[in-house]
Amino acid sequence: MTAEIIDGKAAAQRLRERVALHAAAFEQAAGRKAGLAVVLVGEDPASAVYVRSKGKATLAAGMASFEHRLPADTPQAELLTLVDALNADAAVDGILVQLPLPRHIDESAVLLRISPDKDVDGFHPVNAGRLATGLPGFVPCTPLGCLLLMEERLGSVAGKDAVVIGRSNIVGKPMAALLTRASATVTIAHSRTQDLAAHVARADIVVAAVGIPQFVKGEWIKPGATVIDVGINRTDAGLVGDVDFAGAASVAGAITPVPGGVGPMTIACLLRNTLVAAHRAAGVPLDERAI
Ligand SMILES: Nc1nc2c(c(=O)[nH]1)N[C@@H](CN(C=O)c1ccc(C(=O)N[C@@H](CCC(=O)O)C(=O)O)cc1)CN2
Repeated sequence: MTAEIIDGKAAAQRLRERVALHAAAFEQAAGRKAGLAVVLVGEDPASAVYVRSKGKATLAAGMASFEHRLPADTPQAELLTLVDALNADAAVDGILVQLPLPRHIDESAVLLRISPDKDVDGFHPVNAGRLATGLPGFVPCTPLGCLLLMEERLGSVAGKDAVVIGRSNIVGKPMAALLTRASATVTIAHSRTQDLAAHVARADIVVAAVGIPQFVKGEWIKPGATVIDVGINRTDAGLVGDVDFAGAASVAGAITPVPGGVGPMTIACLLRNTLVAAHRAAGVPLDERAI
């Protein structure tokens, strides 16, 4: 079997177009644009690229972009003061502080300071709790993007056996919560899971978010499974995912490539979350399932 290659770039483009349509309607209804503030501390080159892409994508979707670039030695208190100002700014619907932060800054103190209702990254514990308990909130962009890709291919994940490899707060845990909410049967695996191959072999859906290049072997995959590779590992051989792509693609029903799979969905879902935040803040109704 040769797997269908899931085109994350194309799916992200379609989502961005839907967001743009709704953003225009929001502007009409609310008399202002939806707004996203992105904060970058330091000069990490990859982070600078992501922040630039977020700004461009926000403007292209017809929303307002507020970019804040602070030097690497910015004191934590100064960053918290900026977050407070953005929390209080009515033109800002969504706030994102680009990670990773410089080592002298306590990441969780910063994420906790963002108002949960503007937390379009979905990293605040209040939003993690809302997701876990089925309340409306914000879902982290990468796992949301993964679920949208799965649903495009499978229609629904209900009743499917899913294995999520990785238990980070940003991907693994919210991914498992989202799949559970969507009625999949979910196993969370990690570095200490015994006989990971046996778990993967039973899975209709495999999400690899472990951060180890080509960790998931092709021979583990169940024939016809949907394989979602969240890994972005820079190696001497170039950019590779957490899955042995060639091996898995010869067995799976569908697989996301790296690059061009999950990654592009992250920024598209950020735009979607910002649009949702704007509607909630302005009290403009929105069918959130339609975007
Ligand atoms: N506050 C946040 N910080 C970070 C997040 C996040 O969601 N919120 N995620 C990552 C970085 N990131 C967005 O910020 C991001 C990473 C990768 C991609 C992407 O499209 N990747 C491409 C490959 C790009 C390359 O060649 O390097 C792909 O997979 O096709 C988009 C966004 C950490 N920080």
